[in-house]
Amino acid sequence: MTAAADPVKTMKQEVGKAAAALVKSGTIVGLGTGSTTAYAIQYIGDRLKSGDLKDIVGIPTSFQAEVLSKQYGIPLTTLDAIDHIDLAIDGADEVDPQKNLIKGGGAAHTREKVVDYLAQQFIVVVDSGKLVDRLGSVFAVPVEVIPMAISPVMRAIEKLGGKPELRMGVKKAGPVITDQGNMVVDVRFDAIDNPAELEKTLNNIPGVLENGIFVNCTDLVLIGEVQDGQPVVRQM
Ligand SMILES: O=C[C@H](O)[C@H](O)[C@H](O)COP(=O)(O)O
Repeated sequence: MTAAADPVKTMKQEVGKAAAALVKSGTIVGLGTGSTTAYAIQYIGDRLKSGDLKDIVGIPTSFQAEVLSKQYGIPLTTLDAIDHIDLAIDGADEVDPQKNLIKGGGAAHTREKVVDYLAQQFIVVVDSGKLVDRLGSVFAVPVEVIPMAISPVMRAIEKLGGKPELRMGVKKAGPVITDQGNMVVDVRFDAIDNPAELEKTLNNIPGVLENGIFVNCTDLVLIGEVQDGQPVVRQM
């Protein structure tokens, strides 16, 4: 396959396929959210259909992941019915050199954090455009907030030096509503020097459910790149 037509799509497909190839029969798999993980879900479904993979059960991280998994024939369960997750596959909006992440571009970071942190192995799938030297360079930090606390949370974030913006729907009037019925505030910071500290500070604001900074949880990053016109997947 060449990467000529749509290089970003091709890179996403290739990393999705590479991640799906790492799933072993008889395991419990966390299924992430977003356009990159969607390819991993599709290829896991293909492997099940061909008989190459057997006896897996998925834990979806969002309504999107649940719908796609059903579409591709992946049996699902819930966290109440299992006591561990072998492997989770998920996308990211930014990845720094320490494999820390910003996630939540699809407003799914709360459930993703639960599932991804529980997994014995957490694999991140991204195209090379997601790599940054420092978190927050390109992407704002998504913060899920319960609706009645939106105003005080935004004020508290401003006091921390952040620039909060309520995420608005596309093809829907009003704010984005998460799978939990909450809202998302996207916060720009001039510089995120200590992601671990900022993750905790944001989560300590009353009314915040979870933010999209993921620290010290990634085992492997699969990066889709185009080299000499050909898509390749490298590991970090
Ligand atoms: O809330 C969404 C998730 O964190 C996604 O995994 C993240 O936004 C990356 O999505 P995509 O692969 O579509 O860029």
